[in-house]
Amino acid sequence: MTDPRLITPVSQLDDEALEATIRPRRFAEYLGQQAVREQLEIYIEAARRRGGALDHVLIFGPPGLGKTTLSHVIANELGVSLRSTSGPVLERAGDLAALLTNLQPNDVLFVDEIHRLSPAVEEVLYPAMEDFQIDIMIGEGPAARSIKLDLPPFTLIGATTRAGMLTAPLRDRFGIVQRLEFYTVDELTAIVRRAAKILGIPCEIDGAQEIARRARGTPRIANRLLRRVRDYAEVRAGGQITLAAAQAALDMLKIDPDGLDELDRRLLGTIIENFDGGPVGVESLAAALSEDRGTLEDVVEPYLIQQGFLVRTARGRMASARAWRHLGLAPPPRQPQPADLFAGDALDG
Ligand SMILES: Nc1ncnc2c1ncn2[C@@H]1O[C@H](COP(=O)(O)OP(=O)(O)OP(=O)(O)O)[C@@H](O)[C@H]1O
Ligand SMILES: [Mg+2]
Repeated sequence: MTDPRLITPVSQLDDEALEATIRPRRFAEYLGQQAVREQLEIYIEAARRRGGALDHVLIFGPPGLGKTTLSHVIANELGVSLRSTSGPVLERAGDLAALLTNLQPNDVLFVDEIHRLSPAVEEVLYPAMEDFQIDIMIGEGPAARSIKLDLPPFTLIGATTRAGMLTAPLRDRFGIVQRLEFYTVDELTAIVRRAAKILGIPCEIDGAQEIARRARGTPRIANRLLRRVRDYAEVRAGGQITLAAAQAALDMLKIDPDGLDELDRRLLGTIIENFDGGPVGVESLAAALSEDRGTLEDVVEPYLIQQGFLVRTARGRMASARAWRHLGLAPPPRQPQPADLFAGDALDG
């Protein structure tokens, strides 16, 4: 997925270069996600004591919240190697078989975008996950025969932005399912300060907080904004990221105090102006915005929903009273109730 917006949570080229230096490697550096961390620390410790493989783990949540990072942390804490692949890359069953047969006991196989596995590859995965065995076909035509291969015990870690798109048999084979949540401002402040320290960027607490407030609850965005604010501070503010420098830089980038950018505002404005505040179906909304439906659902909407700007009802999307006020408009008298918030939600929200 490519997305030119500055505050997209989707990974961009210049993120990747830096992620290598600032990506947390151990739980001690993995900030926030307290509940997820606590549970996993127990499961990991138990697996270590038993000397066995950790149960298979499914991690889901919007882009940029730390799924890939968490997978590496788990492998590091287990003291095992991690092999990495992804749903779209594994085209043939043989590709997966080659990876599986090369694992060392208790290793982690990380499958990103696991909702995009082909059915043929998924078939191979079921017995591999359940019994640590695979059936592979040798030869072709009438001479073809299938042989069973034993695999070392291993941990599959699957990551997805769309848990709702996993097939039921696949989902059922994960013993541990963790959902990552958007980060709080305090957590993101700590993440920004840590990254600033590693990158040698002088950053005051107030400045870090301002970046955190406008980072859509997402560490990847926080780290990206930190770099853009640093550029601004170097040229305009003597190199120090102060509150004033952060505010000025982020205003210049058209990211408002709630962390919304032009697409967010356009989306809310379209629901209000073209559809009387909603409800409007996602297809109509995508068409009105000339945006891809998947991008709206995966990338734009989750934060707007979490922040209460957007309400997803069984009949479509509605702008909340907060959205009207955000755009400087008076909300109409009847507004969706918070109870509507989760109506019609799939597992992945
Ligand atoms: N808990 C955390 N503490 C500190 N930094 C974090 C944390 N989670 C993520 N990050 C930072 O955010 C960046 C993005 O995280 P990551 O690549 O793991 O997200 P992701 O959920 O895998 O995204 P995608 O859905 O695009 O694959 C990381 O490089 C890391 O620097
Ligand atoms: Mg990832």
